[in-house]
Amino acid sequence: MELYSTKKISPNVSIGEAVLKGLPDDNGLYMPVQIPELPKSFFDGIEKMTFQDIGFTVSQALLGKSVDDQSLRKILAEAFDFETPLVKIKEGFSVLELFHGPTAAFKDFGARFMSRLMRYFLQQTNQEINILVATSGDTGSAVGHGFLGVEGIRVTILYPKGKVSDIQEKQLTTIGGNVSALEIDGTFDDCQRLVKSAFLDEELSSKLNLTSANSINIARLIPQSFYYFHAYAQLKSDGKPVVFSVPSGNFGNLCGGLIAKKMGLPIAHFIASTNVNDIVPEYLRSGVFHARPSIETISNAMDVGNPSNFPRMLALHDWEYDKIKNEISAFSFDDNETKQAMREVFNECDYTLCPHTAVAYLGLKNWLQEQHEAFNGVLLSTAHPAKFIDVVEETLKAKILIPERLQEALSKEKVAQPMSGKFDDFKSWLLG
Ligand SMILES: N[C@@H](CCOP(=O)(O)O)C(=O)O
Repeated sequence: MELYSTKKISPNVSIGEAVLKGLPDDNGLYMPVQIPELPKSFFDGIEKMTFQDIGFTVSQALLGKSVDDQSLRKILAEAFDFETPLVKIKEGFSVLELFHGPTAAFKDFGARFMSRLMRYFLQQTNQEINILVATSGDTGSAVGHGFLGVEGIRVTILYPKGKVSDIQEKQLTTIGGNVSALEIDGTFDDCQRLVKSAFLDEELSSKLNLTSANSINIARLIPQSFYYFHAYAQLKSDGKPVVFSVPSGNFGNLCGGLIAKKMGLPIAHFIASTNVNDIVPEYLRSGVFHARPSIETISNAMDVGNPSNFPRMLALHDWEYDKIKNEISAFSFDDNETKQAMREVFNECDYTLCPHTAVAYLGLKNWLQEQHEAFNGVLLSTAHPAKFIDVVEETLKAKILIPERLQEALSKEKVAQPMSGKFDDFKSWLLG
């Protein structure tokens, strides 16, 4: 697998280099030079395949010979040791529950695969690396857990003070070991800016061997394509075209689906569903991409004002606006609409959505209303509702159970270093 930079200035690299480096020096994003199409025989038998078998075929096609088959099978078996159920809640609406991993969010798919792939490539180089990860709620703990105890790797999580849920904060500040948390006085965009500035700082890069575990690292996107195949496999016999509604913030999740489609998965359409941080819906309406400061919402993991993966969305559509518009519809919703959707699904379907999945539900519902044929709609359910227990219980006027793995974090003491949003402070801390 050879990768190019979306800015097209830095040289092409191998997958091992791209994973360990995270970002090219020209500040673009790594993308595969070629995305292979999978053979028809794979799709003919896909409904009989396990999640891990699907993951093996997809990642083997993408990674080529850079990882041997035995190691790849081991990476997949260790990373995906939990269920990914597809639950039909009503006609045309199924929820793909991506929250059964250790940190109860879809980020476990990317983080657990990435940590093992990085370890595989690191063993061949004898390097030590420092991972910087910005989080608006879910990525931080998934990456922290994915890399906990991995020799030669230090992880620093940056999260915005007061802008993640209580459970999310406990999860990402209680990991310990080789994982530290910085509580940044600012927004998620500030956290992301600090991380990106660190990569561009020559002194830091030369002294610390920095890399990223956000979805700007291509290793996160490969596994985020597997579950699109897995959902399709379960719906295939039904015969109706499949559409995915993706709760979106940094747009890494949607890019995983776009890669799956390029590999031949017959996805009829994508719905990008956002909260009021509607940078991409606005782009699809106007053709203008205008990053702006993020606004706080109840679907906080999607409070992103400058979606990092936007250049990848362009690259996957040959930088043509019309091609993107044909493939993706986008909708945005405010908190009141989101709460209303949570109540609607709870009362009608006896199913509890987290605020992010509720945004996806609204996106699908709106899009289906404009169609004249029947579709199988899949909502990617990105997090367990208990991660947002206060807003969920208050909205539904009902009690929800907190899974044991989340309760465990709640019983621990928060350890986080408070920090301003100034780059100089962050740099001194890293160097110190
Ligand atoms: N939604 C994320 C923000 C970071 O996104 P990523 O997918 O680029 O890592 C979060 O929950 O932290």
